[in-house]
Amino acid sequence: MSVASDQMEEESVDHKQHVVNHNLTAHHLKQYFFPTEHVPRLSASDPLASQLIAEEKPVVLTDTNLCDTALKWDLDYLAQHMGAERYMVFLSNNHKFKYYDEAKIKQYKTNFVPPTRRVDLTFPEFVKKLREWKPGDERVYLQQGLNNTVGQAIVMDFLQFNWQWLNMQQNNNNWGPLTSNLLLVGMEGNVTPVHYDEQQNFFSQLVGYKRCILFAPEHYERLYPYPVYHPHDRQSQVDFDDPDMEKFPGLKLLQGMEAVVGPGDVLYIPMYWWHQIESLPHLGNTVSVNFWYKGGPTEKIEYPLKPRQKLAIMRNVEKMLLEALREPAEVGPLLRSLVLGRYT
Ligand SMILES: O=C(O)C(=O)[C@H]1CC[C@@H](C(=O)O)C1
Ligand SMILES: [Zn+2]
Repeated sequence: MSVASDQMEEESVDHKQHVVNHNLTAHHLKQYFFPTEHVPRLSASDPLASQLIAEEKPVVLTDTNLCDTALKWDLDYLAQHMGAERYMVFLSNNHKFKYYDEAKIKQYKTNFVPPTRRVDLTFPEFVKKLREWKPGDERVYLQQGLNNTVGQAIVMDFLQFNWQWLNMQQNNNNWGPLTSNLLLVGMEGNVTPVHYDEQQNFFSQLVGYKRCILFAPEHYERLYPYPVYHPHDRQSQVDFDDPDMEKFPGLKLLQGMEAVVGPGDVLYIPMYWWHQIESLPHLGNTVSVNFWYKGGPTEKIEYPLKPRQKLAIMRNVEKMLLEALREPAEVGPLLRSLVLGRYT
């Protein structure tokens, strides 16, 4: 290798090392229009970590050993062991992979153009598509719930996850059952735009580096989610790459938290917290597995209500009104009549 390319190699390693120091300095990461603070990075044995989880606040846990047996889940290993099954792969003409609920497209009268398309590929087919990608091609993102179709080696790795720690978290925080583990294999540069989920989430980073930007549920009025009946329910209407400040004036007040997670890191994404997840450019493809848990039962309702409880109430009001009015176009006008000049 020539001196120059040695130098390049050196720099690229330095660059990677620099970013992977979880150094969020602006010149490495795209600057957005909102300020952010760091999500705390703590040892799982730190009492503050347990406190943050109990308070439903984000935290990056650096030493859970949650998925140590999956740190080797690179493309070749997965292609070899994920069996011959076909897996869900999303294709996008840009770097965004905005989620949409297929079930809601039918009832949503207006013509909805999905921003991505879904194909089912075997893992080797997915890897081939990813490795042959060139600018102008559709980007790919494999997003598949881990199920019993995976190969034996993957099952063995999965069974050796730190379930003792997970079960302790689930019990200590009175969460509901584990509902699914989504395997995420993405290209560098892929972005999952800002949205919230109605489940608690331990997001385990296995390969590569992801920038995770989070906003508390109380930023609801600044992130303008789609109507509940919309296929993009739970997603923000705001395009972070081109924010419309006139249409969404609340954006001026938006402030978030962020963390770069790397192999072995586990980010706790509390239920109802907004999050945008970016596979960092130039740092290679990424592999993550998430652990989605149903929220626990609400024993005693305490006042004042938490922001996430008010969010749940707003969602129920939208659903009830749509049920009663039948016509989505009538929900807004009725709410306006109810509020304008009376509650404002
Ligand atoms: O785990 C979650 O809650 C998600 O939103 C996942 C869906 C896409 C994934 C990503 O890493 O881009 C994150
Ligand atoms: Zn999510």
